[in-house]
Amino acid sequence: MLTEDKQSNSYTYQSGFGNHFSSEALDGALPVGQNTPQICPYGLYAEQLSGTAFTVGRSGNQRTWFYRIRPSVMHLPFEPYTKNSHIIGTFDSQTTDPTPTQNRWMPFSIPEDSDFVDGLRTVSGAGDPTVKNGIAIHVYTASQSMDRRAFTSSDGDMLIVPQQGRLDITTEFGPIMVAPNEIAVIQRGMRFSVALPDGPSRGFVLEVYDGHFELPDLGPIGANGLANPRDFQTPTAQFENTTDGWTIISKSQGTLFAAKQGHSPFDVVAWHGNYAPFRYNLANFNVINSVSFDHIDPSIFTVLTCKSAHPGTAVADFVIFPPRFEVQMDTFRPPYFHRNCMSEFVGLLFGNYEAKQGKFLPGSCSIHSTMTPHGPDAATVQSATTRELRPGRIADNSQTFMFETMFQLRATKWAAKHSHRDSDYYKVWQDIPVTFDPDQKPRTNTRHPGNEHWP
Ligand SMILES: O=C(O)Cc1cc(O)ccc1O
Ligand SMILES: [Fe+2]
Repeated sequence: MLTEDKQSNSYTYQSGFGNHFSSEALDGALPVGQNTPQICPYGLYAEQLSGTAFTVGRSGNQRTWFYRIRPSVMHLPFEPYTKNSHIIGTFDSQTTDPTPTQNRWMPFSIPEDSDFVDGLRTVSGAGDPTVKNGIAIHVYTASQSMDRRAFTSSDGDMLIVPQQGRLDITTEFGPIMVAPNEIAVIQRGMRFSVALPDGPSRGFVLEVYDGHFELPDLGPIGANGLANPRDFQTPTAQFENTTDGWTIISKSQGTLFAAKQGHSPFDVVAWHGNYAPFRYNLANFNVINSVSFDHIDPSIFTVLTCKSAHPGTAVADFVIFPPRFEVQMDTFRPPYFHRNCMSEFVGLLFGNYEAKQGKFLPGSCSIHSTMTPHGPDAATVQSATTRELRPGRIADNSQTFMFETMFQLRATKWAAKHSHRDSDYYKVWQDIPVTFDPDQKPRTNTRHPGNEHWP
């Protein structure tokens, strides 16, 4: 008989992306050679968590077997949870204010009395989780640890990007710690509880209603580079055997529900499988870029992608703009002006973003929805067109991220009406000078000195 036991978390991880992991907090807790013996070791219960349909082909099939003290089904019925009305699931004219204008926000303030669940606010998204089509983008603003409360989303996988404060996340698979410049992915249906050792914390969450995050293909880059699989870390089993009162808060079909139960949901003594949460340190990203000329599309900075059914077109890409050398000659080096058939949600974690010189502070975010024109602000254009180009560092002590999606992003009504929305954002482009001069002599191509006949 196991005794009542609540441990404090100790953090150990298994390395690799998408592996078939196995982990035991007690020796021999995993059944040998089968998943569902008549009686499991230590009198545990076997419970499967399926992240893909049973019938998905072997290469894409994801599931985990838990060996737990009580099956998850031992809870009272779910009731509506009304303490947070700012989580949006379906993005329609009732819930959002669509606009083709550029949108950005100063950092959202952090209330004093909220934990991760009550401080979650949906900023943007598209689609509907009931038909598994779309994404949601949330900001969490929390100052309290979750107290015997666990959260789970039946609507999608959550990629968590801390911007301020470390998160100590207890999951059914074991504890995961993430700080700014690290990310965690917690997939559909997994239960987790967030403690805040640093106090007030803020960050962004990308929730995908279909598919799972995977590493992008590397093509001609070869077998190595970008985010390397060995740098992803999945927790190891750690359990609590308690009979205290817990609340499970479930986001299901875009709506919050709460259910009480008389035990900790983190009572998994052992598990094995390939449907498991993970963390990744963005400092491990191996940056690949042009070493000759021109600004390369930011897809070279893709950390993780969630593919759609259209080859090469993502439900969502998680992209970063990491510290690196910039060496491209005769090149307008900042992000170029453009209009994109994909939508872009950009957030600054710390430092400065290379496309904006003013007012885009750590914690700020922007939405440039499908085909919305955007690019470097006037001050950035001025310096990029006049500076002498030498090899140098860029984005040192900075980290910017982008959620890029095939969906047309729209701001929620909460975000659109928020006092931190920068209604003057459009002004950052109004002073871009017109330098057109039809009488100007075409410049010699400095990349091909002596070859003036070259284009
Ligand atoms: O618009 C943005 O800020 C993101 C971005 C960066 C870049 O280097 C090229 C294209 C792009 O959309
Ligand atoms: Fe862009």
